[in-house]
Amino acid sequence: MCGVVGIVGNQPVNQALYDGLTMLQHRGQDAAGIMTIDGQTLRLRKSNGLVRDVFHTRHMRRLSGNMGIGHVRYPTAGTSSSAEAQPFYVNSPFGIAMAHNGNLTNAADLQAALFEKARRHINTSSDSEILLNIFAYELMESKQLELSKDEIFSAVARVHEQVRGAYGVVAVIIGHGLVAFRDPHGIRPLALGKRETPQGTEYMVASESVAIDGTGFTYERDVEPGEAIYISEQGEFFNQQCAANPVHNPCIFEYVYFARPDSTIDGVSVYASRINMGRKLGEKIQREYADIDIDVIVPIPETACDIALEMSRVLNIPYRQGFVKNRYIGRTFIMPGQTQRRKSVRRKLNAISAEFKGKNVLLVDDSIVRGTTSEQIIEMAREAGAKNVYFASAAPEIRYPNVYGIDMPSANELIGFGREADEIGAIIKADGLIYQDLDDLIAAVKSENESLEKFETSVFNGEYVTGDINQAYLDRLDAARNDSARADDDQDSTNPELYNEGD
Ligand SMILES: O=P(O)(O)OC[C@H]1O[C@H](OP(=O)(O)OP(=O)(O)O)[C@H](O)[C@@H]1O
Ligand SMILES: NC(=O)CC[C@H](N)C(=O)O
Ligand SMILES: [Mg+2]
Repeated sequence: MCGVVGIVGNQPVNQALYDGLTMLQHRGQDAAGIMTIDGQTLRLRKSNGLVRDVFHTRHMRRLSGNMGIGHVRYPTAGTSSSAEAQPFYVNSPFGIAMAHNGNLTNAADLQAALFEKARRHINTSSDSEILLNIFAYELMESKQLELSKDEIFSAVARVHEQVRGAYGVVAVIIGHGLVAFRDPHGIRPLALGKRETPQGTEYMVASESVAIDGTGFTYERDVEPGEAIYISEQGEFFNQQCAANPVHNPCIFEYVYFARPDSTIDGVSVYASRINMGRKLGEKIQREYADIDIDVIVPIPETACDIALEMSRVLNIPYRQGFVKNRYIGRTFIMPGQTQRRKSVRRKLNAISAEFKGKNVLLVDDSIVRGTTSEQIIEMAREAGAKNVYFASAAPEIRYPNVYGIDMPSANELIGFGREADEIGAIIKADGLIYQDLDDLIAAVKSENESLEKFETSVFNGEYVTGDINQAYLDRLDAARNDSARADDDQDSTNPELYNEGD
């Protein structure tokens, strides 16, 4: 899951873009980039690493201009090479830069078509570079020296017609302004904010509302599925629905794990939805597992803390922070390889023995994906002296790959693939394993915004909302992106970067 941010201001935007990216760091830890427009010049700095490591004072000074976009990356296509960090840039027409959160499901067909009809070369294996070139090709259709908002909107409409998958996008066009759009299913989030200044209104678009709050902008609303927004360099605001049949199917995993609790996505407070998940799961345990004797409820920091606290209230069992999180280790699930993920769990979390010794403990996590965290955490709880260790997950069994921007490409790497809860419990060596039901998870989110009719829930039930995913596609994805295929890829993925404000 990546994070994107875009600002059209009436003062330099480099610091606000940087600050916005730090608020979105939880969405991507692999690479970061900022591109600004200063008059007729595009300025770019992108590299692998966290936001604080990629941008030094000398880079920030060079990122001049009152309009720009930024990106934090968690790769779901291509390699981890810094050449695939974003934003991407293409010089024709006008000079366009783009940052993308999501994943295209027909990238190979689009790439072939681009070459065939436009002789456009794609230099990396990133689907986002393809998306940029499709947009650029469609803008090329306008033969005028200056683009009108209608031409921009009809280019986005043609992008929607060709592209399948999930995309939350921000782009800047030199001499024009900032364009933002969201896929016609609204799978990935995109929020809009503004800020009034004596010189006029400034606008910001970001993957999550938290980036808007944290930079002094005011959250206005979410970009609608299929909608495009265009803000000219002069600060004029335009919007239009560009999809023929938009529907709203936000990714439910944003609420379970990805988003920050202080964000609001599509009218749902992520925090409130997690509290509801805790309540539903607590009620399930009350109903179906009343015979289990639990002395203490312990969350797996960090995402599960709000969920476990509510379970403690429902079950009337003490909540204790039995694991201390090392704040200098990032999120383990979005690390690139299984070896790194495994090693990081023990470096990240350490048990406080007093909370475990001689007790029956219920450990709570938001989700179990590969089982990397749960298996090691249960072992640590036992080492710390726990009598019985039960485990509860606020998300149901994850059994199917994700194709929309979460890096779960291989069913075989998912501990829930082809297994029932008791088999999974045996692998992670839990004395009992309780999963949330999918209906309860959906209700936990939907009850915060009843107008959301359907969610993107494919990792739980194998139903892919874009309707273009079959077993052959999943097999190809698995072969290209499972952990061992990727390890080979990344070895020879170094590629000198183009147009980059380097070290
Ligand atoms: O079954 P797994 O493959 O281990 O994946 C699931 C775990 O990974 C995530 O935590 P992460 O450390 O990424 O971030 P957090 O601190 O936000 O909980 C998630 O919250 C689970 O704890
Ligand atoms: N997680 C994402 O949104 C990834 C965006 C894009 N597919 C990439 O791999 O760079
Ligand atoms: Mg976690």
